[in-house]
Amino acid sequence: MAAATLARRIGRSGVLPLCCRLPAWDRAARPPPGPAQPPGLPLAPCRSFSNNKIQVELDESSGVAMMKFKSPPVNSLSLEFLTEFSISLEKLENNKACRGVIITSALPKIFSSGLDITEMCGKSIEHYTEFWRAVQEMWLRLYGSNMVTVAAVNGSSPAGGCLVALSCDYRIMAENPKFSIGLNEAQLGIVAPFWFKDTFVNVVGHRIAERSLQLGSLHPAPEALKLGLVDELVPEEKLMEKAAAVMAQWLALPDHARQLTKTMMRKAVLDRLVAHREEDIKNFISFVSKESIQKSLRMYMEMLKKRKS
Ligand SMILES: CCCCCCCCCCC/C=C/C(=O)SCCNC(=O)CCNC(=O)[C@H](O)C(C)(C)COP(=O)(O)OP(=O)(O)OC[C@H]1O[C@@H](n2cnc3c(N)ncnc32)[C@H](O)[C@@H]1OP(=O)(O)O
Repeated sequence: MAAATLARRIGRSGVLPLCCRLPAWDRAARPPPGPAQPPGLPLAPCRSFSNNKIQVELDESSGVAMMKFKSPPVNSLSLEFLTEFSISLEKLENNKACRGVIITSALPKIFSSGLDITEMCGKSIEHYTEFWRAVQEMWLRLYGSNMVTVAAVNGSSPAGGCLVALSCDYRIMAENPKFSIGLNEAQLGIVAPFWFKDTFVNVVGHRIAERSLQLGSLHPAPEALKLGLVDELVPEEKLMEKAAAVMAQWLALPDHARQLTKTMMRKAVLDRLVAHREEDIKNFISFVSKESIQKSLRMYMEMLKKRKS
């Protein structure tokens, strides 16, 4: 689907209507590009594209796309960012030449600061609905992607930023102990929804997830490795090289076998949100509309600003 058409269908709702396409985790495995492809079949025109928030470059010879978050100061996941993120994933997913994507940040020291807190403060019910649907959509696309997804975590990655990394197939983090990662929602006085929790449990197991979620822990990179929250640490200057090597290793397998295995591992968790999407939106709205929650979020934002001065 052309980007303009997709953007029109998303409209202001930030939602990619599920009726527009089969979810990635239900699609048949794609044949690998190259010799198996009928000669003369044009590849989707998607070599490189970028928007205000995200830059994507696809190397058609390897089938690997590089997606860089570039939304200063901290790559917070605003409604606009999430919409652009979903559009970018959709474009790659629909491009037969693309088999894998490496996700990283173009900003120094920050992968993503998580959901944009200002989107959850003092807004209308309509806005909360639109925002939360966009968060769901992003996760459904990323966690359910048929592509190989590798997170090259080159900076701190709290909460929603951690969810992005957790939703990938493999996480490599820069070995800087000043960079931390985790679902720290409890520290903000808020609660990670069930599908954040499920994604976390699927990566680190129940006990580690429970302790980390209750404490709202942000784990420095070396600790994140010990917990299995990331798969590898490498010196920052080697991060992209390593990500490319890991990607090549994963792409060496036949797509159909890997994709069906991924679907088998993730389907139950994806289906759970799909079955309860509207209820999840209602829960989000009633939760963030509470005066006590609004107060906690405002205090947290003030704390961030004070820490700076
Ligand atoms: C019954 C159950 C029902 C459940 C229903 C659901 C309930 C709700 C679920 C919501 C889930 C939420 C997920 C989230 O992702 S919340 C966001 C969590 N993020 C954080 O805690 C990170 C906060 N930020 C930081 O720690 C630091 O900014 C960071 C380490 C990322 C960078 O530090 P640095 O020193 O480099 O930069 P600054 O702190 O000076 O920040 C620069 C400016 O950016 C603003 N900022 C930072 N993070 C955010 C953010 N996440 N959203 C919006 N704005 C952010 C910061 O305030 C600075 O702004 P100013 O320059 O204007 O001061």
